[in-house]
This record gives sequence, structure tokens and C-alpha cells, in this order.
Amino acid sequence: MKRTPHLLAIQSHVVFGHAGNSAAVFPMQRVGVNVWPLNTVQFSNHTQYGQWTGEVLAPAQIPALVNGIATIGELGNCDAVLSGYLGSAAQGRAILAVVAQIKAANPAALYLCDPVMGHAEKGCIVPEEVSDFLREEALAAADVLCPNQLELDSFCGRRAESLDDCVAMARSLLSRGPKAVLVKHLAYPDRHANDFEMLLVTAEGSWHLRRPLLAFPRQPVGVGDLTAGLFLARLLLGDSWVAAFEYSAAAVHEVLLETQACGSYELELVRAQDRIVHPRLRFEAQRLAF
Ligand SMILES: Nc1ncnc2c1ncn2[C@@H]1O[C@H](COP(=O)(O)OP(=O)(O)O)[C@@H](O)[C@H]1O
Ligand SMILES: Cc1ncc(COP(=O)(O)O)c(C=O)c1O
Ligand SMILES: [Mg+2]
Repeated sequence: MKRTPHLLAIQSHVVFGHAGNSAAVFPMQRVGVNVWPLNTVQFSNHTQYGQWTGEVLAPAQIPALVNGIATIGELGNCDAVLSGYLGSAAQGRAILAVVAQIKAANPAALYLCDPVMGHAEKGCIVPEEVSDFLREEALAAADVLCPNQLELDSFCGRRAESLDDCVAMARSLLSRGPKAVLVKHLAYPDRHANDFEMLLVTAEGSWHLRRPLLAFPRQPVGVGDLTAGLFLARLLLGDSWVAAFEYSAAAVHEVLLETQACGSYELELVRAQDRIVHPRLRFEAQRLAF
């Protein structure tokens, strides 16, 4: 019997609604991965409501919790670490130490970094020091990086001018650490108005994917967290880079269709759970020549 993969997921938890681990853990479990959620913050709700209560986890808790797992002899069973929304740069440094510890216990373990940098206009609030940490320290340690456009621009120190330029920028990151860069949402000048575009760049090539852009009165939050989590889950289950890319786009689209149909602001993960596992549509990734 094939072994079930184990994944340590270090990101935010919200009591109400879906962002961070609260968007990704259930879907990752539903597709067949054992998830070890470690919550960087516990907030009442995501920050795009403009107000929230709750606390940031003390950074020392990150090694403390992982050492607890090492003590019971389970750390070598960890196949991957995912990091997302961070409450402080110190938490980020603690995560990089944990990644090194896990790779020592299991050299095949992967580290996927979703570099959540925040977006003041959208109300995604992340401390500024976290962005510096992601640019200066996390990039070099990541095996897989999943930025959105704003984050890709921030890593490269400039705005993308075209699709070719996005590819060149993502490709430039490959020489700085990651083996694969998944841009979860492309936003460059003169792009198609009706499409939601994504990009995957690895040493083997570049792939571009379009799915329909859906209209929402308020953009749902947690979509990036869901995308990164499902992409990593499927990699661990044995998918190729491109298969995991196509799958994550299709599964996230199913969740967004359900969310739109319900007129909900929060992702309808529970209602969409069967279609997360078996998406009805397939969006084929097109290989780019450059
Ligand atoms: N098919 C879609 N149609 C419309 N909006 C979408 C679609 N897929 C994702 N979105 C929205 O696009 C945005 C992507 O956000 P972005 O900042 O680029 O990445 P992230 O989700 O990592 O923050 C989110 O607001 C999400 O709700
Ligand atoms: C607590 C928390 N976690 C995670 C996120 C990231 O969500 P997304 O997947 O939309 O990037 C946000 C965004 O506002 C947030 O407030
Ligand atoms: Mg994000």
C-alpha cells in the first residue's frame, strides 16, 4: 500500500472563515495528505475585514513544537514544510531553522514558501519586516516559491511589463534558490480581460494557464493559500510539476464557482469538497517557447 505523505503547514489560523491553514488544511487532508498544522497566528478572522482579535505565536514556540515531534521520533516522517502568512520575521527565521532540521532528518523533504507580503490596498496586513525576511532570507531556502504578481515584483525589484517579462522574472528567481516558481495570479499590462492567468517556471520549461475570471462583489481571501496547499499536496502524492499545477487551478476554480453561486465572501470549502478532489473541468497548461 502506498504511504500517505505528511506535511508540516506553518501559517495563519482564523477562528471564523478561511485563510492560511484555515483555507488549506481541510482541502489538503481531503486529497489525501496527513497535515501537521502549526499556526503562526490565531486571529478571529482574516485581516481583510479591517479588524480582528487574537495573537501572534511566540517565535520560540516553533522550534519547541517541532522538537516535541522530534522527541517522539516522528520528524523523519515529514515529507514537506509549507510556510505562508507570518506574524513576524523572527517566526520566519525559526521556520528556516526547522526546515534545516527536517531536511537533516529526511533529505528528500521539500520546502514550499508562499511569500505572503500583504497588500495594503486590499487590506491584507503583514508586518513590513516579514517582506524583508522573505526577500533576503526565505527565497534562498525555498525549493518551491508561490508568489502572486505583487510578490514576484517585490522579489525582482521592478514591475512586470509583459507575459514574457513575468517569465523572465520568475526564471531569474530559479538561480537564487527555488527549483520551481508558481505565480498564482499574473497581473501585467494589456493582459486578457476575461482570464485569470497563472505561470509555472522550472528548470525544464515554462507553462502558462488560463481559467475564467469570475465576478465577485468582494474578492474572496485565502485563494492563494488554497492554491499553494493543493499544489504541494499533489506534488507529494506523486504528480509532476505540470500535473500539480493544472490540478490546483481546476480545484481552486471549483471552490470559487461554489463561493460565487452561494454569494459568499468566505470560500465555500465544505460545500465544494467533493469537487476539490474531482474537479469537473481541466485547464491545460500551455508550454511557452521561452
Ligand atoms: N477565477 C477567478 N476569478 C476572479 N477572481 C479570482 C479568481 N481566482 C482568484 N481570484 C482572486 O484573485 C485574487 C488573487 O490574489 P493575489 O493577491 O494575486 O494572490 P493571493 O491569493 O496569493 O493573495 C484574490 O483576490 C482571489 O480572490
Ligand atoms: C490571516 C491571513 N492569513 C492569510 C492571508 C492570505 O490570504 P491569500 O491566500 O488571499 O493571500 C490573509 C490575507 O488577508 C490573512 O489575513
Ligand atoms: Mg497570498
